Amino acid sequence: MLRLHCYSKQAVFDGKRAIRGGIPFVFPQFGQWAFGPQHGFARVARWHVEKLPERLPSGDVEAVFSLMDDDFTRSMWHFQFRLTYRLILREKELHFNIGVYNPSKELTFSCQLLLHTYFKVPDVRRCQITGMHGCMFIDKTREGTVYQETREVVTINEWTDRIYQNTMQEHIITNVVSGRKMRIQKYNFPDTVIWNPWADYAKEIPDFGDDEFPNMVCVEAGRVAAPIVLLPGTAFEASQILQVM
Ligand SMILES: O=P(O)(O)OC[C@H]1O[C@H](O)[C@H](O)[C@@H](O)[C@@H]1O
Repeated sequence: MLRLHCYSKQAVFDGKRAIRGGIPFVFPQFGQWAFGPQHGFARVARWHVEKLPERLPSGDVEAVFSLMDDDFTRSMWHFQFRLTYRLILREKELHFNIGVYNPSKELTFSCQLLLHTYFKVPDVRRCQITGMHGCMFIDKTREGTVYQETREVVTINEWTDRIYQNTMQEHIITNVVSGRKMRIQKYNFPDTVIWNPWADYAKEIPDFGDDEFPNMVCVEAGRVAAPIVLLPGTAFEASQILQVM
């Protein structure tokens, strides 16, 4: 089995803070948040297992998780909500189906949602990422200045922290595990964040090794530039498929 995802050697699995690696689930806030931790509470909350991993007749393995408002979430965000997260594992694919539901009878909420996927790569300088050509992006390394991407493929040779907007439904990343390609397909996720802390910023992240930045890249599908607005009784659905090519 190929290990696609990257976990820092210094990742802390204490159940108190987000794990540095894997696919942190960003909700209801992307980035800094006045009311709670950066990237919201879903990546530090305890999810409920709706369905333990089970092999389906097709051979796929399915598991379902959920998260609802409770005292912990309401201490930061007073809205009622229900998230469902269905994962399906196939031989070379991983499917992520997400639903956000607003069960309230009166209150509308707005939120951001993003899958903060860490890919393990032999050398980030050799990765090319498609699907951003012509897109506008917010460059968080340059005080949020907005630029347009002119390159057919994005390469990474420095500290990179960009929110690309209205990206293509598909991204291909080259030179991932064992030099293979990875396809990301996304539905209802208009934005793609690309992140690598590079050498200087890596030193400032306590749960990330100083020498680990060449071996990771985050390519994060989400809805962050324009928040999701959910009226009472309505739902939002989005999904992502990761496929080893
Ligand atoms: O350190 P974390 O809270 O996990 O955030 C890691 C990174 O996540 C995203 O990619 C953001 O765009 C970055 O600004 C942030 O540094």
